Amino acid sequence: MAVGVLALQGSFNEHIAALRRIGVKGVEIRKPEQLQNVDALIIPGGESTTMAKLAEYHNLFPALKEFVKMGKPVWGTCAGLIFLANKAIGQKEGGQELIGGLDCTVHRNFFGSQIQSFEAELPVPELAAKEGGHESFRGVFIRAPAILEAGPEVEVLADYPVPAKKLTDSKFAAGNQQETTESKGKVIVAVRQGNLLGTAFHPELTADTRWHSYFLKMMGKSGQQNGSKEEDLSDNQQLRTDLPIFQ
Ligand SMILES: NC(=O)CC[C@H](N)C(=O)O
Repeated sequence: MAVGVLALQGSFNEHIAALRRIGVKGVEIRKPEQLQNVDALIIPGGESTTMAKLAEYHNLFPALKEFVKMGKPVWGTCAGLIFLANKAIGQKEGGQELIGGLDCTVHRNFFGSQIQSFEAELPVPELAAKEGGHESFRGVFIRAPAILEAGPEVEVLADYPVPAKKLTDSKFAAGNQQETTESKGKVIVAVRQGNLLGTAFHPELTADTRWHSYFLKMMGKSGQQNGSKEEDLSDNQQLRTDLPIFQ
């Protein structure tokens, strides 16, 4: 079993390292034909506009869209979540191409710019139930997007409280003034829709591999392959938001 990691830009190395810690091989994907050799795909965080330009340059969009249509498991983190959304707002002029498939509207920079990046403890009951351990998860939000609306097929795994005004302004920008559950002052930050998983934060920048294990279970396999053990991490590997890729 091999998990592809889109390796055009952003935190692909960190995803590959997290997969390695649970004994799974991560394969760098840069060309359309490489998708044929993997059973699932992770689209990392980074900068979605740049990633879209590179994906277009390498003619990856048709193969990526096909991969999603075939029902193979795909997980988008942060910029990857934007890529997977059917609709994104707050894009640069002219917009950017998306893979789509995830029935939701994502605000590209909902939480603001780089200096508004933050960490928060998020309750994720589904993760606790499936992966055990703590009820909550440390979410690392870097210039993070948020999901403003999600379709009926979408299961919300985590949300985050925000001031109602911020939400109203964003929805107005999206051309949508309808009353929805989010208008009570919450945005969605983790979702699942069938074989698609989306997180607005970066599990690959923490030592916690539960999201990676959760994703692997979506492939019908356990994260522990060949009896391999999770590696210990030294303190300075626990969290790496200092990476130049996010600047
Ligand atoms: N850390 C991230 O992946 C940030 C994503 C960024 N908001 C974008 O538009 O691409």
